[in-house]
This record gives sequence, C-alpha cells and structure tokens, in this order.
Amino acid sequence: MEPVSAKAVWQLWSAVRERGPLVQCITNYVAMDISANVLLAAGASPAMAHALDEVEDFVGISSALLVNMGTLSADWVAAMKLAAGRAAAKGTPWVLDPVGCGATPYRTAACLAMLRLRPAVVRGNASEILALAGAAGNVKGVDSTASSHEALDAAKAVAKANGCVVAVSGATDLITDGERVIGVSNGVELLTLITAAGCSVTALIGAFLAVAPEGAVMEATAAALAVFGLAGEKGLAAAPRKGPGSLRVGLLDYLHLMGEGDVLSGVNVRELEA
Ligand SMILES: Nc1ncnc2c1ncn2[C@@H]1O[C@H](COP(=O)(O)OP(=O)(O)O)[C@@H](O)[C@H]1O
Ligand SMILES: Cc1ncsc1CCOP(=O)(O)O
Ligand SMILES: [Mg+2]
Repeated sequence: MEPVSAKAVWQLWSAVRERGPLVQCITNYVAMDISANVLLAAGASPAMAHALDEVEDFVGISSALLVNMGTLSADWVAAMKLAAGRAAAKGTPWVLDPVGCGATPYRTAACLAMLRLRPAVVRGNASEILALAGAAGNVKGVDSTASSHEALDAAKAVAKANGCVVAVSGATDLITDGERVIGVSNGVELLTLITAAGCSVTALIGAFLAVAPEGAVMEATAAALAVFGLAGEKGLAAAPRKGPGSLRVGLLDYLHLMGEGDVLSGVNVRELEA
C-alpha cells in the first residue's frame, strides 16, 4: 500500500466493505443513530454497548472500539475505562472522541483520564484538541471556535506525549503522529450543522483501524476522514434543498453508493509534513 494516496484510501475502504468489521461504540445519545447508520452505509457493523456488566465481553467480540465522551456520567466513564483496558490487553484498536473537552473541569478530567489509557487515535475538533493539550478558553460546548491549523501544534504535542495519532477535523482535517502530518481537504462546511457529524466520522475511523495493516494508523485515519468528507460533498451536490437535513440523507446515501472511480477522482489527501 502506498503511504497516502487515493488508491490507498480505496484499498482500505474496500477492506472495510469486504470484512464488515464489528465496531463497538460507547457513544453519546445524540450520536448513536447517525453513527450506526454511517458505519452500516460504509460497510461496517456497528453495535452500541456501554453497560458496565458487558463492555469487556463486547470488546472480546469486536474488531475496534470507539469511546465518545459526549453524554458522560460516572457509570459511563467506569465502563469506558474497563472497555479501553480490555481493548489494550487484547490488542484491539480503540479511538477516542473527546467531545466538549474544555467545556467543564469534569469533562476535561475524564477526557484526560481516557487519553492516559492509550487510544490508537484521538479525533476531535480544534477546540477539543487545544483543550486536551492544556489550552483554556476555546470551546463553545461541543462546537469548535478555532480552525484545525490553529490546533496543529496542540495535536502534535498530544500525539507525542501519548504515543497516539491525533486527528483535528475542520476545513482541512490534519492527522499527525507528532512528526508527520497528513491533510485531508474533503468535506463541506454544512457538515458542522449536522449534529454528531464529528462523532460519526470518529466511529468510521474505528472501522478503518480494524482493517488497517500494521503501522498504517495515520493512513487509516486519513482514509476514513476522506471518504466521509467526499460523501458529504456528493451528498450536498445531490441534496434537493442544500440544507443540513437533506445533506444528512445524502451523506448516508453516498457512503453506500460511492465506488472506486468516485474515490480515485474525488479524495484530496496529501502529506503536508513528512
Ligand atoms: N469548514 C469545513 N469545511 C469542510 N468540511 C468541514 C468543515 N468543518 C468541518 N468539516 C468536516 O465536518 C466533519 C465534522 O467535523 P467537525 O465539525 O470539526 O467535528 P465536531 O462535529 O466534532 O465538532 C468532519 O468530517 C470535517 O472534515
Ligand atoms: C450536541 C451534543 N451534546 C452532547 S454530545 C453532542 C453531539 C456532539 O456531536 P459532534 O461533536 O459530532 O458535533
Ligand atoms: Mg465532536
């Protein structure tokens, strides 16, 4: 597989569609529906499971785990920690979405505690990644007030300190391991008006991690963001009223309908820093 190219994106997505990996999602109430639908449309198999009594067993049968901090409470955080611990012990890749990190001290502390459990990937908006790196005052609830480029240094610092890949979403998604940076310029701004668009692309990253060859964590993360963004572009072009409601429908449709030609001609991924 080439390091980062449209062909590599297609190869990874084909593997998702062929293998249909089971992605266990501990995610928020807002995101459950769209995340499950995004995973299904893209060819993966979602299961939302967060009960303290079953999370570890569920990790045992899953190919990837998503931990999303969107509607957290003490019970949920306990379940997230158990699940992440089991994933680490089993070698199952897991991805963290630090929704609203920085909004309250409780949320920030919970996100930092999860980060210490070594996710393979963290995907957040710029404000969330800035807050994870210790910068204060950038968040507006779960929405970003900064651009992805403003959070690149923070993303590199979080990646280096925690031995993970960090993806900052935005007009250009930036994916870094602390040294390399891949940029993905697919997507449309209207995606920010679909609640849990970010949450669902993080779930999709889980599906791509499940099929990624050893050492291709950055490529798999970039591929998921590119495929999701491209489906957004095509979904908007086909949307009857060009609003968030019909974009949401179009996004799901194109995650199902797109093929090799769409990916090879449409994805915009490139190495920004080697
Ligand atoms: N200005 C933009 N232009 C194009 N795509 C965008 C833009 N902002 C966000 N996106 C895309 O929307 C999706 C959700 O990202 P974002 O809104 O940053 O996350 P969150 O929902 O967690 O705040 C991502 O796929 C991202 O690439
Ligand atoms: C609105 C909201 N409130 C708690 S979680 C959530 C969903 C946030 O989703 P995203 O970060 O993908 O926009
Ligand atoms: Mg988010």
